[in-house]
Amino acid sequence: MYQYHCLNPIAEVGLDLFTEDYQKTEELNDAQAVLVRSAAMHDLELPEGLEAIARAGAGVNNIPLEKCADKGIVVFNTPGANANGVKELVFAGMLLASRDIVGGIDWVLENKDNENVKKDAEKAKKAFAGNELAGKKLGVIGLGAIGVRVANAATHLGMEVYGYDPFISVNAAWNLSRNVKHINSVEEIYSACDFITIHVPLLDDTKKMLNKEAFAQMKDGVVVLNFARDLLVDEEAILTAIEEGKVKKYVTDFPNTITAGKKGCIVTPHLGASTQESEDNCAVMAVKEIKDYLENGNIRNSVNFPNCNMGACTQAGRIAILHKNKKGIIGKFSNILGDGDINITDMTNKSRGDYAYSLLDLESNVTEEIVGQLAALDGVLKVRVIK
Ligand SMILES: NC(=O)C1=CN([C@@H]2O[C@H](COP(=O)(O)OP(=O)(O)OC[C@H]3O[C@@H](n4cnc5c(N)ncnc54)[C@H](O)[C@@H]3O)[C@@H](O)[C@H]2O)C=CC1
Ligand SMILES: O=C(O)CCC(=O)C(=O)O
Repeated sequence: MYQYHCLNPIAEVGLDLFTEDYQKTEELNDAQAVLVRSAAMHDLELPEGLEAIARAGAGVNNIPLEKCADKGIVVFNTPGANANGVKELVFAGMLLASRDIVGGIDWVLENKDNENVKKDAEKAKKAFAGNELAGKKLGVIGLGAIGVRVANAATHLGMEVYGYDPFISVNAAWNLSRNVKHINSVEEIYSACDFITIHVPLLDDTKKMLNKEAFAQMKDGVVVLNFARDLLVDEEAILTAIEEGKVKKYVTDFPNTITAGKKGCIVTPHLGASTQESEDNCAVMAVKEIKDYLENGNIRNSVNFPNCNMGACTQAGRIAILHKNKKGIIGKFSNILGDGDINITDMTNKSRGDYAYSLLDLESNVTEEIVGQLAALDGVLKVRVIK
């Protein structure tokens, strides 16, 4: 019986995929698997028995990836599963920044008891007039699951779209409309675009990527949209840029004490992925990833270990070894198993940076003694007996 713990509410349609071999626990300490959305995990004590964490979403900056890897805990995310939800909200953000929709709605609310509301609205509306998106230049920084969808959809609204991503994946490049202009230098986006939207992960080298120097290169009256993470933008600097008239609006999905209620800031409470569809997609993908890992040892969409797929085990035994990416270590596994009179019938070894994963199908079952010998090897982080 496996136990799983949810650090945030996870859609039932996903949790329903857990069979009778799984039980939900309210105690993190009892869990072999954790499902999480945005809960901060950096300061959590991770239980010894924890095997896997699935982030039902894209961003994993709330999870200590290296600490998990060192403990042999595989962390997954659900790439693309909430991308459409975010894409749609980005367009809402562009429209809110271009037209005073909120001001107009507020006016109607203030005039709800005015019997001349119908007639007065025709006079009042000029205060809420705005601009159209068609014909404007949109710069998309980061052409992953969300950025590609935003870029492609914007071309259908008649926008001229510039895309920048020095690390674009082959898959994303295939999906990108050929009407999107591929830009090699982000400075060209800064200087050319009326709207700039950022869709990159929060990493050490993307932190405060949009800063004073970047704003200085932008067009006067630019709209900046941030549905990725607040720390990607130097928000003190953007408030100054708003004061100076450089930035017209800053649309962000990440409320904090810097931007909440500030002039020129349109702030939503991290709503990008808060749609039934995105929540369902993420939960289903996250649960499938956890089950395949716990039951078969297969790794799909991990962010700290390599992917590895050997299907379901048809041999007598299967073990998974999570280890450091070290010279000669695989030979040592083979020696220990050979000395224990166990034949390896199939095996996959994959590495990702400093970490590696070996999945071995065996002609007979391993003993506790052999598992102990493997686990004691220098560089081995964890040994799991799957079958
Ligand atoms: N507001 C919300 O509710 C949500 C926010 N997000 C945020 O959006 C981010 C992006 O999500 P996805 O598109 O699904 O991720 P993704 O991993 O599919 O795409 C990220 C893209 O950024 C690119 N990139 C990385 N560093 C870059 C750089 N320095 N310059 C330009 N491009 C760079 C990568 O090559 C990749 O193509 C997530 O990391 C997360 O922080 C994601 C989902 C929901
Ligand atoms: O789960 C959520 O609502 C947050 C989604 C998000 O920020 C992400 O997937 O990176």
